[in-house]
Amino acid sequence: MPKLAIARQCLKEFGRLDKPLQDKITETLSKFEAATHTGIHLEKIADTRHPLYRSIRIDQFYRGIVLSPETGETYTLLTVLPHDDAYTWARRHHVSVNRATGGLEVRDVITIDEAIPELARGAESAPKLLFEEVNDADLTRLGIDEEILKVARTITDTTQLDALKAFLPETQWDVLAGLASGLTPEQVWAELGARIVEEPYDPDDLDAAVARSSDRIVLVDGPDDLMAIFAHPFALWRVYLHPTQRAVVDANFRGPARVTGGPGTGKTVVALHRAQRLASKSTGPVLVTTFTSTLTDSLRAGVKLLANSPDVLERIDVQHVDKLAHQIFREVHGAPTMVGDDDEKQLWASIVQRLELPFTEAFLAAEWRQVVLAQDVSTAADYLSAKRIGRGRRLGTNQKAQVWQAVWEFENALRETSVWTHETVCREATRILGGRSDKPYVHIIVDEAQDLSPEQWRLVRAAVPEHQDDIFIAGDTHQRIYDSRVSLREVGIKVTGRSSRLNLNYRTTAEILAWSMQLLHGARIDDMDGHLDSIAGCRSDVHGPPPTAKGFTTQTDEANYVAETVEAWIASGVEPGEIGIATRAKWQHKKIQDALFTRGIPVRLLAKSKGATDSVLIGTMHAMKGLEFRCMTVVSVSAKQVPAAAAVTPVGEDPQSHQQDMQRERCVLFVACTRAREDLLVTWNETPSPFLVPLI
Ligand SMILES: Nc1ncnc2c1ncn2[C@@H]1O[C@H](COP(=O)(O)OP(=O)(O)OP(=O)(O)O)[C@@H](O)[C@H]1O
Repeated sequence: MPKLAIARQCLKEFGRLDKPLQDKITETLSKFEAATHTGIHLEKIADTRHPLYRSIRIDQFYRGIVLSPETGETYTLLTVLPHDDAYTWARRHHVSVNRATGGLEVRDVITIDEAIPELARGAESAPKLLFEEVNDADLTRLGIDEEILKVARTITDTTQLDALKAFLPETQWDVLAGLASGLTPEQVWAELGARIVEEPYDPDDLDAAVARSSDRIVLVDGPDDLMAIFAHPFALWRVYLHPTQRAVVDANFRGPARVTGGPGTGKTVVALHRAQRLASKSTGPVLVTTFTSTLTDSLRAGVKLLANSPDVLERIDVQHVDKLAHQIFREVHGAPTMVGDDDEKQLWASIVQRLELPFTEAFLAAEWRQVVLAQDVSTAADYLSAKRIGRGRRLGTNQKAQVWQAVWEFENALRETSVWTHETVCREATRILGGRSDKPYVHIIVDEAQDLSPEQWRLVRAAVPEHQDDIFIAGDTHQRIYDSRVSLREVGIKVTGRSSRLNLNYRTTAEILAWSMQLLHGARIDDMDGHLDSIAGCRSDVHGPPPTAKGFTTQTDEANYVAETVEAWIASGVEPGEIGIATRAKWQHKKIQDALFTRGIPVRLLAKSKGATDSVLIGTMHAMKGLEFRCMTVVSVSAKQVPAAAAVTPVGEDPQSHQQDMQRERCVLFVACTRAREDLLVTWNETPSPFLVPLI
C-alpha cells in the first residue's frame, strides 16, 4: 500500500497558505493512497533535477512535488507551490543522502553553483575564513560532502552562512552553524548523536534515507493522521524532533532521569512526548505535573495536542503538584482549612512576642520553610544537626534551641486549630502515600523542575514506585524564579548518569538569546545534583533584530513609547495576542494599559486572559513562565523596581540570602526576556536596573 510522508519544510509552507487552499491540499492528499494506486494524479516531470520527482495536482494553480520511491512504497511530499514555481523548484533542487546520518537532504543546486565563485572571490581578500580552524577530515566526518566543502571553504562570516541557510542541505547547514557558534567538531558530533549511522548503507538508496529522516520527514499513518498533522501545521514539535530530543524521548532509564538546557530548547516538548510514549506503552496512569496553574494549563493543552488515542489521553493526568497533594489529603481527612498569609504572619509574630525571641517573624518563617520543611526535620536533635546551607545568619546552639521552640509552637498551633499551609498539606499527603503500597501513578513527568520545593519533590517520590522510567524531570535552574533550592539526591531522587542536555533554542533569535544570557553573566547556579550548571552552549540558529534597551525620564514617556512600539508591531502584521508585556510588579500595569487603551489597542491581564488571543497580554515577569510571544516588552526595568526591594533580604540582615535573592531576581528578568521569539524591547524610567547596566 503506498504511504505518504511529509517533509518539514513542506508543512511550514502549508501553514502559511490560505485556508481554502489548505483544505484542497488536505483533500487531495487524503485520497493519496487511492490516487497513487490508480496512477492518475502523479505526473512525471520533464527537465527535472531528479528522475524520481513527480508532480501532484492540488488545483488549477497549485502543484506538489513528490519524491516517488525507487522500490519501496513511501512517497515524500517535498513542497507545495504555485504551478510554475513548483516546476522551477524541481529543476533547481537535488535530493541526496547525508554521509553522517544517512538521512535525506535537499539542496538548491543552482544557487549553490552560482554562489561558490562569488564567495571564493570574496574569500581571497578576506583576513580570515569562518571554518579555517576546522580541517577537511573533521568536516567530512560530520557529513559535509564535496560540494558543501567547497562552499564552507569560502565562507568568511556568519552573515554569509545565514544567507545560505535556505539553499544548503539542512543537516549540513546545522553542522556548519554549530561549528560557527563555537562548538568543537566533537560537540557537533555529539549533537548529531543518535542520527549517526554506524553500519554501512547505500548512499543511493533514497527510500532507506527517508526512513532514517524522522527529524525532518514524518510518515503519515492514514488519512486521520494526515488530518491531525495538517490541523496544526505550526506545531512542528508534534511531528519532528531534533535527534537529541528524540533520543531522550525514546530512552529507557533504569530510574529517575532528567533533561536540562537553556530557555526554549524544547524541554517541555520532550517532557510531553515522553508522557505520550510512556502512556502508550504502559497500562497505568501517568502524571504530568508542575508548580503553577498557567503552566499546568499549557501542559494540558500540549498533552491533548499530542495524544494519539483517547485511551492514551485518558491515562495522562495533568495536575498542579499542590492539587495532587490536596487530593490525596482530602481522600483521608476531607478538605483542609488553610491558613492565610496574614494569619500565618500574625501567628509567627505572636510567638516571637510571647517567647521574647531575638528573631523577626520573616526570619522564622524562612527558617521553617528552608530548613525544617526542606529537610523534613521533626525533632530538636535533627534540627540541631540540620544543614543550613543558604541561610546566611549563623546560629549558636542556644539560638537554635530558641528557633526550634518557636517552630514547635507554630506547628502545634496549626495542629490544635486544625489549619494547614500548602507545605503541611504536602507533607501529610506524602506521609499518607508512604503508607500505601498501591501508588497512584506508574510514571511521573515533572516540568519546570527548578521551582518545585523539597516537600513537593518528596510527594512526587512517594506517588510512584521505584522502577524503570519512574520519574522524568525537565528543568533549567537558570530559570528558577522562586526560592526553592533542592538537592534531588536528598529528596530520594538520583539522576546521576541519567541526565541529558539540550542546546538548540527553537524559540528565540540568536540576538535576543545572546543579549539575555548576558544578564546572567557570572552567576553561579547549581544543577540540583551537587554541581554547578551552565547554559553556555545554548544557541539559536534563527536571526533577527537585536533587542532594544531604552531609558526614559518619566513613567509616562516610557508608557507612551511602549504603546507606540506595540502599535507599530500591530501595524506591521503582528497579531495583538502575539505581543506580551511583562513588569516586575502588578501595580506597574496600569500606566501601560492606559497608554494602550488611548491608542485603541486591546489589552488584557494575563491572569484573566483564559487563552484569549485577540488582545495584547500584560502580566508579571513571574506569570510569563511557560509562555512565549512573537514580540515582547519588558517594562519598568528601573533601579527602583528590579530587583524588587521587598523581595530581597537586606545585605546587613543576611548577606547570603541577599546574594541568593539578587540571583533569583536576575533569573526572573532573564525568564521574561527569553519569552520573546522575534522582537524584544526592554525599557526603564529614571535609572536603569543594575542588571541592565553592563548591557547598555
Ligand atoms: N523539535 C522541534 N521542532 C520545532 N519546534 C520546536 C521543537 N522543539 C521545541 N520547539 C519549539 O520551541 C519552543 C520552546 O519549546 P519548549 O517550551 O519545549 O522549550 P523549553 O526548553 O521548555 O523552554 P523554557 O525552559 O524556556 O520554558 C516552543 O515554541 C516549541 O514549540
